[in-house]
Amino acid sequence: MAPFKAFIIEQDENKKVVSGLGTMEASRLDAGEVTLKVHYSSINYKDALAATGAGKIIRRFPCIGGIDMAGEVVESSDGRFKPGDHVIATSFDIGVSHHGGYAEYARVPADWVVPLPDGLDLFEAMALGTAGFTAALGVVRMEDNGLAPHNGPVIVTGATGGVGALAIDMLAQLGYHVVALTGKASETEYLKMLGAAEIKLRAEIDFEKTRPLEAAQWAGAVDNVGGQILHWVLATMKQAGTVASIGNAASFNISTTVFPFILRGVSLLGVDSGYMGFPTRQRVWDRLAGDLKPRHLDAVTRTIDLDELPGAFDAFIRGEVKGRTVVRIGA
Ligand SMILES: CCC(=O)SCCNC(=O)CCNC(=O)[C@H](O)C(C)(C)COP(=O)(O)OP(=O)(O)OC[C@H]1O[C@@H](n2cnc3c(N)ncnc32)[C@H](O)[C@@H]1OP(=O)(O)O
Ligand SMILES: NC(=O)c1ccc[n+]([C@@H]2O[C@H](COP(=O)([O-])OP(=O)(O)OC[C@H]3O[C@@H](n4cnc5c(N)ncnc54)[C@H](O)[C@@H]3O)[C@@H](O)[C@H]2O)c1
Repeated sequence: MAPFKAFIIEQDENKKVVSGLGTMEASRLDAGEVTLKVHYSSINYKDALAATGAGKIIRRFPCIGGIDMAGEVVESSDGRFKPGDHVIATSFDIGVSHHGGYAEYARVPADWVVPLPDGLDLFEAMALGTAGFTAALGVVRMEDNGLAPHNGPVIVTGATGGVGALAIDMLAQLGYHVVALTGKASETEYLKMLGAAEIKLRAEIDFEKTRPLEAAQWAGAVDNVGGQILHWVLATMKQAGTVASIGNAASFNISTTVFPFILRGVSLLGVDSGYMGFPTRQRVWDRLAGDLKPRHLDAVTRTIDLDELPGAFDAFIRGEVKGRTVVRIGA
């Protein structure tokens, strides 16, 4: 295999993260049974933290970025996969301590690879990517803990982001009354188009003044932001409500009380897309290709080429990005 183009994240002599497009020798691919020609990758918040150094994501330098990839198998020493198969590889150490999807080629352990489910093409798989997988995993975790549409409304925080937008779309089509919490008044129509029945603006709520318990409103919650907003979400949950804790876009701290848990039986469910193993991983992807497949995937997705990638990350860190970004590589 000839040297190939890749987005490489390194540390300089002062341990500062530096990243950019470069060329990688095929001999430097990491170990694994399955080699892919990458057709598409995507940008998640975590990719932006990794590429800019804003978060402590990369665990082995240099590392090709990109926690998501979808493409075609070109070599496989594992009986589950053969050349020509269309596959998805996300999560585990990909784009963290194992070269990731922002490259023309990638090699990964077969245990990290999911066959592309019927009902999705490679582009759609990356329009979903880790964001869609995580939103769906959050829904599955809440359903497994008793959430159903007749229990009451479900609130989604960080609503205009990748996980948020896809969670709204999925929950709405399952019949939930979805409430979108956003700081962006200008995106009200967009959020309604995705299926939000109500929009709540962050400016309307004084999160700093949240009491240990507030009037109970939500049967379920998908929280992408953490911090004071998660404290408020917990305090406003209905009896036996379920909260999927997904993100830290606002803060990784939470300061809260035990009252939602001991007086309302609220469950705070951890959602870790990274190391969720099989068969749940396959079950979630199969649902993403079926009843959870968002109806507005095209409307929430923009596509950029690999050459545009270096300039794309800062907007994620500033919280200015809407929906999903697919990176076209070898398609
Ligand atoms: C798609 C998924 C997502 O988007 S999740 C959101 C993106 N992730 C983040 O923002 C987390 C970034 N990580 C950090 O900020 C730091 O590693 C945190 C968690 C604060 C800990 O920092 P610090 O106190 O400096 O310690 P450290 O990095 O040496 O780690 C301490 C022990 O924890 C472990 N750890 C770290 N990161 C992970 C991880 N992602 N998954 C599982 N374990 C993790 C480290 O290996 C370390 O353990 P050990 O001491 O080596 O045994
Ligand atoms: N647990 C997991 O396995 C997992 C998987 C994927 C994403 N995540 C996390 O979920 C979060 C969302 O990921 P994404 O890919 O959708 O990111 P994104 O950048 O597409 O969306 C982030 C959203 O949060 C909002 N936001 C940013 N800063 C904020 C602030 N200070 N207060 C309130 N809202 C703010 C943004 O406006 C945007 O709507 C991130 O924290 C990410 O790390 C976790």
